[in-house]
Amino acid sequence: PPPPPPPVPQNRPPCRRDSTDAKPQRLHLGLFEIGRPLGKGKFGRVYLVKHRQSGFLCALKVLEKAQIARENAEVHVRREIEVHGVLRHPGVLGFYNWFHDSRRIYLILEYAAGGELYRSLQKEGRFPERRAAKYAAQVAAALRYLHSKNVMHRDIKPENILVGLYGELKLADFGYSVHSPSNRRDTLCGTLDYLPPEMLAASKADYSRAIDQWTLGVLTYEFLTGEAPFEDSPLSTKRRIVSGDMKPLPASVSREAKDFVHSLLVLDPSKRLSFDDALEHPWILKHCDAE
Ligand SMILES: CCc1cccc(CC)c1NC(=O)n1cc2c(c1)/C(=N\C(=O)c1ccc(N3CCN(C)CC3)cc1)N=N2
Repeated sequence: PPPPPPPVPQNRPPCRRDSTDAKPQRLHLGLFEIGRPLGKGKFGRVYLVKHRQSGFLCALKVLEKAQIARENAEVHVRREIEVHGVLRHPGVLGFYNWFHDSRRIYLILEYAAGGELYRSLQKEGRFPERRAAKYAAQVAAALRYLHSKNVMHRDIKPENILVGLYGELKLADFGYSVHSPSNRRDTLCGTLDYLPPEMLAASKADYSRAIDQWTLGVLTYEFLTGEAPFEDSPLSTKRRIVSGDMKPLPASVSREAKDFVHSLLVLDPSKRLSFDDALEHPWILKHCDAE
């Protein structure tokens, strides 16, 4: 089971949509003191900001409307707001509110003080099994929550996972997410590494939920080795994925860890480990019980 969520800061985010203040105030940039830039993406940058009135720290994601239009990404941004906006879970980056002006869209998000997970993975190469197991449990719990809300993330990778103040993981960037059942055949973009075989195959059956189970397997493999299991030249990556021929895990990896990953990277989507079973797997219990 994932670690207990961190204590909720006394001063709850003031700009959250449903905060109990009497009259919901119009949100605008002047309400925030802009701090250091935290990162940048295709449509804009994210800044550490302080809500002047409450002193509450948030992350302000600033998206340029012109850039969104140039990339034809209105749907992507709309999904990020619609889907992310209804989620509330310790393993999902908080989405407090949003507003826009003539040139930009502003998303008021939870500040994840630990930064981007992929940078830690890059810096450390790979994670010790105890840490990999804790992370896998947190992602499994967050994905189980998403699926309980009929949401599939569909773009889980270290680049889209942030680290909170207490070292806990937070799924972020819901631009590719959908409420399932979805029109499955929409764009297959982004890296092939994380796509499960059924998304590359021509099958019509809709295993939308099992996609995130496969991705949890890829993610855990990457925590343990620092590489994606099917990483290769693009052509053979596709061939490797559809034949389920993943690169072997190093001998140093424990039998339980191998069993956990192999139970998720199963070609037949109906046979993949469910998130409930993943959270009860011996490898997870071994590392997550003893705090
Ligand atoms: C616009 C940027 C973007 C594009 C696409 C996808 C995503 C989600 C990952 C994002 N980021 C995003 O939405 N983000 C929402 C966020 C957010 C990013 C964030 N924190 C950080 O990015 C961050 C980075 C480095 C950091 N330090 C690095 C150095 N260390 C020594 C101390 C800690 C501490 C925090 N908090 N909420």
